[in-house]
Amino acid sequence: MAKPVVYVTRKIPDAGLKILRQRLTVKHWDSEDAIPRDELLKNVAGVDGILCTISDKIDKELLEAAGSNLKAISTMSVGETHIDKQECDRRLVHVANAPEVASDSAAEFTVALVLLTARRLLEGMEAVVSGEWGPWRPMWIVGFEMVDRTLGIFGFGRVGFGVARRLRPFNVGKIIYHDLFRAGYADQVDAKLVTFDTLLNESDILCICCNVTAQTVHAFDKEAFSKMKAGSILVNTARGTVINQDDLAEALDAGIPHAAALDVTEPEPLPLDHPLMVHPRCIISPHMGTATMDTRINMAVAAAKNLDVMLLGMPDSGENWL
Ligand SMILES: O=CC(=O)O
Repeated sequence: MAKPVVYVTRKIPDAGLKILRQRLTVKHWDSEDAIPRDELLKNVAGVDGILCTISDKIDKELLEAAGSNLKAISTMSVGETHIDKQECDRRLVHVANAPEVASDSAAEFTVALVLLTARRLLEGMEAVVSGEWGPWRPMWIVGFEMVDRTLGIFGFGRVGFGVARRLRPFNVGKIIYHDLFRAGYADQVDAKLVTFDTLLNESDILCICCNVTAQTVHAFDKEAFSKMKAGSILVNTARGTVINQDDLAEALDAGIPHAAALDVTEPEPLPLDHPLMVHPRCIISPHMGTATMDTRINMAVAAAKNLDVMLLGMPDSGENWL
C-alpha cells in the first residue's frame, strides 16, 4: 500500500521529520521563513496530512486547495486560532495541537517578563548603554519585589499553574486566579479562585495565561483596566487578542496598570509606530515564550506523532513509541 503523503510547512527539528519518515512520504518546505501563501496552496494539493505552524492559515481556501484526500492537520503549536476548526469538522479533517510540551518554557518565560518588568531591568541596561549611568543613586530606577505581593493569574491551565509554581518560592503573599473552572491542582500552590473583578482589583502582578475563547477575546479592555490596582504590572504571554491594545495604551498613559510586558500582540509583528511599541512603560518581545531548543524539538516530535497516529493509528511497536 502506498504511504500517505504529508506536507510539512516549515523547517522543523530533524527529530520530528525522522518520525514522519518512518511511515509516511514527506514533502517539505525546508525554510526558516513562512511559505508564501500561493506556494502553500499549490503544494498541499492532494496530500493526506499537513504539519503546520501558527503562521499558516488553515482556512476554507486551504482545505479546498488540499482536496478530499486530506484527513489530518497537526499544528506544531499550542494555539489553534490559525485553524478553522469548524471547517475541518465539516470535512472530517482531524486536528491536533501540541499542548503538553510547551508549558514549561512558556511559564518560565512569563516569569522572566514578570521579573524584568517589576525590577525595570531593561531601563537599567538602556541607561548603561546610553551613558546615563552616573554615581549610585538610592532612588534611581527602583522597582518592586515579589515578596508579599499578590500574584494574579488569568487562565489557570498548565502555563498559569507553571507561573504560580515558579513564583511561589519568591514568597509572594497571595496567589489568586480567574478561570471558568476551579483547578484542582490550585491547592498545590495555595491559589484561590476569584472573580475577574477581584483579580483586577487585587493583583500586583497580573499574568495572562489563558486560551483564546469568546470569553477571553478583549477581556482586558478599558473597563478592565479601570479596575486594576495602582502600581500593578500586566504580563501577556497568551495571545494578543485577549487585550484591547488601544485601551491598554490609554490605560498606561493614565498610569494604571503601571507597566506592561507583552510577548504576543495583534497583529504580529506590531507596526513600529503603534503607541505600545514606543510606550516607555511597555516592553514587547517577539512571541518567543516557547522558544527553547528543548521545546522546539519536543513540539516537532509531538506534532509528528500526532500526524502519524491520526493518519495510520498506533504503530505495532506500540506503547514505547508515544
Ligand atoms: O504561541 C505558541 C504556541 O501556540 O505554541
